[in-house]
Amino acid sequence: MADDGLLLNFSLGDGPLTTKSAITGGPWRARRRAQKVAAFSNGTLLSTQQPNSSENPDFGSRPAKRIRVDDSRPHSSKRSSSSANPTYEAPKQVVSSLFSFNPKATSEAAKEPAQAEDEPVEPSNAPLTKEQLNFVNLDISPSLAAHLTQKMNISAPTAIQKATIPQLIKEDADAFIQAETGSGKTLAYLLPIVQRIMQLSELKDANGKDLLHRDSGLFAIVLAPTRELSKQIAVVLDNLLRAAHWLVGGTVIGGEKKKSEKARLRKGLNILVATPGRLADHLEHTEALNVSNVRWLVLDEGDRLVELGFEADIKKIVSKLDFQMKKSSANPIKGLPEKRVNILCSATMKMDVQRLGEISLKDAVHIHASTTDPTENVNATTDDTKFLAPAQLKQSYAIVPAKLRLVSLAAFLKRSFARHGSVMKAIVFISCADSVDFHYEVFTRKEESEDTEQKESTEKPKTPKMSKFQGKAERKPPAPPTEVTTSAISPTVSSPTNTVTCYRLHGSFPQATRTKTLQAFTKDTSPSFLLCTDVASRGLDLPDIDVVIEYDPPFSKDEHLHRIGRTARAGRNGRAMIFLLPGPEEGYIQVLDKLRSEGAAGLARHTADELLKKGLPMPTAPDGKNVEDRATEWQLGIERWVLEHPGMLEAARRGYQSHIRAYATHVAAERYMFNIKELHLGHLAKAFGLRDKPGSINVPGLRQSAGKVKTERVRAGVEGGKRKRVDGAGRQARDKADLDLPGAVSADDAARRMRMKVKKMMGGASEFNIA
Ligand SMILES: Nc1ncnc2c1ncn2[C@@H]1O[C@H](COP(=O)(O)OP(=O)(O)OP(=O)(O)O)[C@@H](O)[C@H]1O
Repeated sequence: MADDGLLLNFSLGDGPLTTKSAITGGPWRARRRAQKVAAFSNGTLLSTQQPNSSENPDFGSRPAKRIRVDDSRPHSSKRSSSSANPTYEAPKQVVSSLFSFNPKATSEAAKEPAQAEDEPVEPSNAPLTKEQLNFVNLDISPSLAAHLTQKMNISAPTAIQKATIPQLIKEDADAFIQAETGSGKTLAYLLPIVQRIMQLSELKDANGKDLLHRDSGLFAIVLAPTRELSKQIAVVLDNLLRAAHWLVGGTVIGGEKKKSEKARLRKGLNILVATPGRLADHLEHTEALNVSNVRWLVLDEGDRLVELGFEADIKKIVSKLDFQMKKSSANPIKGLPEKRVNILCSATMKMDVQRLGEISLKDAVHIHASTTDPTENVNATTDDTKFLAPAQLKQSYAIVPAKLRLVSLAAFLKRSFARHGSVMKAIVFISCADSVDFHYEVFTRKEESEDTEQKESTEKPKTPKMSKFQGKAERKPPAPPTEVTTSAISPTVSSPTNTVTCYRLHGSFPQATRTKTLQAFTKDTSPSFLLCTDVASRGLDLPDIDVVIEYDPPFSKDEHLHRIGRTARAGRNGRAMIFLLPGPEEGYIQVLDKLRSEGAAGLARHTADELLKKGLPMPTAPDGKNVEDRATEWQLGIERWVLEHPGMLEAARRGYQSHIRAYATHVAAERYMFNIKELHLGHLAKAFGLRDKPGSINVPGLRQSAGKVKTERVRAGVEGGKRKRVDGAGRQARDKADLDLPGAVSADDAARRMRMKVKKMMGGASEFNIA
């Protein structure tokens, strides 16, 4: 319990607080310690030297507590100088020009002229036309096909559905399904399973009665790594099962009392969507869960299942299913496959996935969008089918010097949302939770000149459209400190004719907040953008995202493909833009180039100059100023605002530190492009509105200073020549930053804690019901 402000009314007298006693016995260390205790209590030590933790375990060994900032809007907080906050030393301020000493792009690729963005390109993940093929051609029953068209607005299959559905309907071989993001993998495996279970329903018993009911048995299990994904799959399944009302699907994914899950299992389910941890738990403790009839086991997002440490749970589940099936094999249900069909889905075919394949698949066929021979054996295949971006996705990169990053992002967003309807939804990926929080505050801050701006406008300002979500700052009084605000109108990005809402999402929020935020962003029909960490990069089917902005480059190229895969789904158009620093990061242009599909449009190039010219002028600047003046004016506004609000100053410093720490966790193979030694920390500080010298930025508590990042890197063996297992450790550190875990002692310890935390937060407790 916080005891701030609690006054105890004891009279202490005028003497010292401790009585001086002769310290005689014990070893010299103990005596020295006791002397220091006495001196410290009397205040003498404080004025001379701070006790050193290595010398004195009683003082300084406990790290300073991370100071929690009030989550209410910082611009509503009382204005005061940062020196009013005793936590901070007066910063050594550096007010450098935005446009001086910026490094220039060096690589030839970055100097090439920008290519046209709007060449028409054939989508690679689009449904075929009805004339080419329909679901009936793929052996889907006319009634199910009609349901798809009439109720789900899906009339023709995608390429991966075309390759998968006939295989899973006709054959009982295991399968490995590999296809790019947004290509319809969920329906590719659900449709044949539902179709085959529906066929069982045609069976009648001796009295001519339907043989199949909800309690006839559990026939299929789909495992997904997170609750969000499980719920998403369950929604698609429910929609499909409306065509067969006698079949029942359900979920066991945690987040509710086990008792209610048990009750649901007791009532009977025919298809179950589950997270591995929760299912393993029920298999052990819930008698009502009978898995002897399970004939389809799907592992969706295979690489993520392994990354999140579910391998052991999956092993347990597979052996339990094998055991139960053998036990009941004497009396199988007619029409069911004799053996269980295992299906593994993944966009990549990394070692992780192969290991999962070894646990779950036997002689599986490898199905991918270009499969012409569905009998191709996954164990024998040499085809290294690549994980590529959808062809129709228009990709670009912007080479932006560190100092200009923040103002360039603001300009790009402003430009993107300039006209109502040009862009309706965007996602901005940021490397860590603290940085998301800082940028959220920047983009939702009320700009000083907003009033003038509105008065000057000749157009009638549009009344801000409020979403139903609770977080709109203008609508409600400031939220109490415990209530996290995750959405607000963005005055920075809005224009008098187009009101834009900013959302934020990361793993440090309580699950209920994450759920509400994602739901609100999904349902918001007005222009909006989401600032988030990679928590939103996998599998989530957020409808109609127009633009994905990778403000911080991804930690691995696979993550990049998952991030940009949130747009350009199922044949729709989409754009993706990544910010890169001049210098080694330009090497990423080649990576982007290699990840483009055949036939994709060229990579478009932007520069900071161009982004600023197009995104500015800020309507606030008086005429006669050039773009540099306007950018500088905006940047100085941010810097002043940061300085004047202690809460903001802390948010900026925290964001900056966490950003650097996260930067050190790029996968080892890509670290030659994202080398922390090449970062200009002073320039980077400006992108966080900071005027402090990098060395003096040190938020007490959890987050570390830049210097410590280096130490951590050395410890992790990242420094030249001494590369150890940094991939995993790095990723764990980053996830740790995202999940806001306390500082880890060792990589192993971090890994263990991260797995526990991730399971708790994602596998067990999260629920993004975006239906
Ligand atoms: N045949 C189809 N016609 C039109 N839309 C489709 C079709 N199949 C799937 N979709 C839609 O495409 C979107 C993406 O589908 P899905 O989420 O299954 O993709 P995915 O391949 O699993 O993507 P990711 O790898 O990112 O998880 C969904 O909105 C889904 O409704």
